[in-house]
Amino acid sequence: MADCEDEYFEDLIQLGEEKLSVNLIQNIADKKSAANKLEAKYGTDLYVSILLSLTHETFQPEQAKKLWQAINEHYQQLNKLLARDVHIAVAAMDYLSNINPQLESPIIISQQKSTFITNTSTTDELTGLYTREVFDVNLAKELELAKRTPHTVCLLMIDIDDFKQVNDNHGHQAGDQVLATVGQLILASVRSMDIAARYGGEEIVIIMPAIEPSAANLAANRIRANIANTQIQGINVTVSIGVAALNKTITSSSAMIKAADLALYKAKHSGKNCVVSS
Ligand SMILES: Nc1nc2c(ncn2[C@@H]2O[C@H](COP(=O)(O)OP(=O)(O)OP(=O)(O)O)[C@@H](O)[C@H]2O)c(=O)[nH]1
Repeated sequence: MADCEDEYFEDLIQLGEEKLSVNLIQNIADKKSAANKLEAKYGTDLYVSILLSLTHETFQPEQAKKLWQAINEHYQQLNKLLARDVHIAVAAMDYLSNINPQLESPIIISQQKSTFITNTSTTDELTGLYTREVFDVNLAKELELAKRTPHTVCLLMIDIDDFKQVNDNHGHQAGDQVLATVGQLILASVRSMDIAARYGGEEIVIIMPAIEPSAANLAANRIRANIANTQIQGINVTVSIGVAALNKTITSSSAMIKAADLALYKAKHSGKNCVVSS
């Protein structure tokens, strides 16, 4: 995933200054120059957004700035103390729950803590994509955040076409290599705020926050074309993609997944190697 500074700005603009991905917050904590530029552009609203995204609580701008600075110091201390990279969400959880209690029920952070603290299981070994557990936590979180902003959130469900034939004709190892490369192609095609995860078997899901359905459809087609245009192990691989968006009738994680799954089913029945939006 690209992590250049320009993209931080792009992310923030697309996010309407209100919600930020955990990845972006981690980058802001790690890169002082990016943090300074963002503060110059957005002022203390930046810290309100960070705190809102991490805790689902709205703090006053000055208080948010002070808390963010304290969380950062705590983050540095924890990194030193434990001699490893602690996630910023974990440091925030510890600081706001134990050091300077500000949260009555830090549900969101505690979910992120459990995901990030068990670091070994956040990514799938074969594909490098996030695990199903990370997907579940983040879909619920992004839906809740999106309901508080004018933006929607989209879900892509991707399935490799005729994958059984790949295994049957070229062997399971070649099948694994195809899966791994498809995962890497997808990771290279998404924004840093997007969450791409292995949903199970040869099914991959992508949460796209702060994106209109038409743009998600374009992004899905770009991913589909990238894969169709890349020979993997001498094999022509294609994928079918179903796209769903949060809207007035689709409001829960399960409804999003169901809608994306149905769109994927339609894509499979429309001849595969295509994108269908719900
Ligand atoms: N090599 C490999 N194969 C896997 C893995 N996970 C699932 N599969 C295989 O993926 C295949 C999925 O087959 P099906 O569900 O019949 O679907 P398909 O052949 O892709 O057909 P369509 O979905 O209709 O395009 C099965 O043969 C599984 O064994 C994996 O981690 N590695």
